[in-house]
Amino acid sequence: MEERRSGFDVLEPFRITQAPPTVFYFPNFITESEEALLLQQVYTAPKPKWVHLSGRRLQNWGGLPHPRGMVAESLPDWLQKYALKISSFGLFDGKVANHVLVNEYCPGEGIMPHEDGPLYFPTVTTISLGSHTMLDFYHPVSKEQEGDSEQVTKPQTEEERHFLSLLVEPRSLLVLREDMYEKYLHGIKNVSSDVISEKVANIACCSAKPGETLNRETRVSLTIRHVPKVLKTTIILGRRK
Ligand SMILES: O=C(O)CCC(=O)C(=O)O
Ligand SMILES: [Fe+2]
Repeated sequence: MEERRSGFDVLEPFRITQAPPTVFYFPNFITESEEALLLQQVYTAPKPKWVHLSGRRLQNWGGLPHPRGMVAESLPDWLQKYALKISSFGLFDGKVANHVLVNEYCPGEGIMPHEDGPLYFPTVTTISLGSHTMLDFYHPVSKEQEGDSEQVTKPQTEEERHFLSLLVEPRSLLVLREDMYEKYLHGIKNVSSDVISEKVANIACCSAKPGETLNRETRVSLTIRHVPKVLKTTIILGRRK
């Protein structure tokens, strides 16, 4: 009997085996016209939707993740379409993604190395629009190095902890799970061009070539995730005793 192709089978050809578990990199996941439509939707969102941070601005869709639970808001159709498509790959344990963060980076902007934390199901999926970027991965600061007493080894610099990069081209889908989500930190340097070094683990799947220098344009990323803890949205009227 023929088995239905489902779940990760769709993503299997896009697994990056040169990186720790797990990275899927799917070039041209969307077409140029889908990219243009998505950019148009991002830029026609109401102005107050943008949150300005140092080094980037962002839009939050689906609700604000909170340790006690997210007050979920339904995603607009233009995002729900991709939330459904990506969730159909089985990435969120059968659930449908309910949260999208839109980040905009101008050339020279980035995001400090960080972890995405426990409020999300430990998988992040990212569609990139408008420009490539270079996503860098770092070993966490080891425990012995955190304290300031009896330090025998010199603390590692950020550059020493940087062990791998992924070139993320426009229209691609990037999926990070397991150690690549939970163990390592990720960040984007605030530079306006990137050199394709030997640290770029997915270069074989990219249109850029090793040694090339790529100038950044404005990039918009859609990070599509599942927030498992959602509050019931019953509105309780009346005063609390
Ligand atoms: O823009 C990206 O691809 C990364 C964004 C990110 O790391 C985040 O929003 O947590
Ligand atoms: Fe992140």
